[in-house]
Amino acid sequence: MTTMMEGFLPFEHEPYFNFRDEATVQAQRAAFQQVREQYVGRTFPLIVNGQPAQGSGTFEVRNPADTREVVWQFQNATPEQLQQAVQAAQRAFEDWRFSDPFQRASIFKRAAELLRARRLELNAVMTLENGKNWPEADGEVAESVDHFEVFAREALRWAQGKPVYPMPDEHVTTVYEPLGVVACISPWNFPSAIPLGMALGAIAAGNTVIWKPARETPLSSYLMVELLFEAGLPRGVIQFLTGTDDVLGDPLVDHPGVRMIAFTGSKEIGCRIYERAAKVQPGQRWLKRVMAEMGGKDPTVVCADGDLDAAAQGIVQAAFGYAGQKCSACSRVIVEESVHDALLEKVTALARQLKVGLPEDNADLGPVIHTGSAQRIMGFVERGQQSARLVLGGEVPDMGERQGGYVAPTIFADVPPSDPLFQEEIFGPVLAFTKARDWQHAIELANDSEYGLTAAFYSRDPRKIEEARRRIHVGNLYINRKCTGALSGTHAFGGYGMSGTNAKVGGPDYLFWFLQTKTIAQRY
Ligand SMILES: NC(=O)c1ccc[n+]([C@@H]2O[C@H](COP(=O)([O-])OP(=O)(O)OC[C@H]3O[C@@H](n4cnc5c(N)ncnc54)[C@H](O)[C@@H]3O)[C@@H](O)[C@H]2O)c1
Ligand SMILES: N[C@@H](CCC=O)C(=O)O
Repeated sequence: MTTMMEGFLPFEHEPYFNFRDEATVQAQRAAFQQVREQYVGRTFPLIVNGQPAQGSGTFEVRNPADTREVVWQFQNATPEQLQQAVQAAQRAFEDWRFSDPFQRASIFKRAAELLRARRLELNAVMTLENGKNWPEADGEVAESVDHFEVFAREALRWAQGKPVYPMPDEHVTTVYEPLGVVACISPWNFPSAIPLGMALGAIAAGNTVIWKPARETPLSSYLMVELLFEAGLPRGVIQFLTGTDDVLGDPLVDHPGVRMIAFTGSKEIGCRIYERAAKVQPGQRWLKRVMAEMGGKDPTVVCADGDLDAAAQGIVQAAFGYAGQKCSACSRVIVEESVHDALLEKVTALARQLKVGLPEDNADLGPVIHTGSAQRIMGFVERGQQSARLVLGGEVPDMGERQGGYVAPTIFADVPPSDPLFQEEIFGPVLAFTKARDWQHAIELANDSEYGLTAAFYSRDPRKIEEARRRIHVGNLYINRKCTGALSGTHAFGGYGMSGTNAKVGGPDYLFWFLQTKTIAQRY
């Protein structure tokens, strides 16, 4: 096994494209044209039992940059198709559970190669269905390549088992076995890397998957599934289902044939799944396992001795990248009083330079996913003006005839810790500044949240950094850098508190979520 592992080393994160290079810009533009010719207007199938299938009608996927444009259509799966998919996944499990981990790893390696060759195409698909600009889409597609590489290695590593303390008259081994059918339910904001991470975790461990993407962004998922099949994954290992939440929400979670639910999305739905999955359904022969990775209200703490320029850059990137629609986005800045005004000025100056526009033209800030989301965000902005000071934005930019949920980058100052701007996940380009008396108070304020996903801490003082490392209650703490942009294999991702079950995707323990442990004691 060690020899096999060596064949996979060394690992390097997939480099990003340089969109300042004119040839790369032309290549990305050509990829948009190719995607428009190849995919726009098409209707895509479900994949059940390895076969493409029609549902009971289709739904439209619209370009959030201008919702008048229907980009592609997908199927509404029926309740019968959900049954067929679970049964097909159960049948496929009987073979896949015993598949050679080296075969699994080789498929993932091959998929990484295939994806490398199509990165610009996948970037363009993502931009058209979820509104990421070029570097944001590219970052996610590169993360998907990393996932293939990382999970190839993890499949082999976990297959080795773990040593136990020996005893003289028995040979004892600890081995890890897969669970069964895993339902992977994902959000729209990371439509390739998030479902892929959950699905590869399941498949690497020998499980089979019901892959249920968000309705807003199915093509980024569908292309990943097809790519895995092209790389040699047996087609029964993934059932791809799209449709409505009344068919694929509670009924999928409740299904007695589903052994585990791997969910990433909102706190509301995550809590609902956690609760429902606890009920043992008739015919169910296990306690369901639930992975639920949920929202965030992520702080950046800036101490008086911190590098204010670096902090300002990190804050602006983390708060306004992809219009703040990341669970990891910086939505609170907690800053020592003595440098508050200086930092606010720097952040505001940088944010003011951001251009709102079309993601396809690589604008700094595109639309939020729905016009309804923009209205919800503007509700926070309007209410926020009664309790805090609006420093920047707070309006809907004029986008001419375009219909989309555009919100200007918005900054509030003097936000009280009890305020919804400080406590609630807004999931848009809205940033709250709050003053702290001193750096210890700043850490206290950072922890004043039900969430605990990411945080950034800026200081040059080793004593303060040590205290922040100990006391800031989050799953991903970043010192002197922004709080977004976890890299697979390096920054295992997942939060504390109401941010979820702390699954740590891309980390060394992630596969354990998808495994059960068998102890075998043998006497001779
Ligand atoms: N912690 C993380 O790693 C992480 C990563 C990305 C996004 N998020 C969070 O996701 C949220 C945004 O995504 P969203 O709006 O797509 O979330 P959402 O919870 O509305 O939807 C997520 C998925 O759940 C499905 N769903 C809806 N009702 C369901 C039900 N009753 N049972 C089972 N599944 C159901 C949806 O169709 C979708 O596929 C934010 O809160 C964000 O913070 C968290
Ligand atoms: N993993 C991503 C966030 C995913 C959530 O939306 C990051 O680290 O920024």
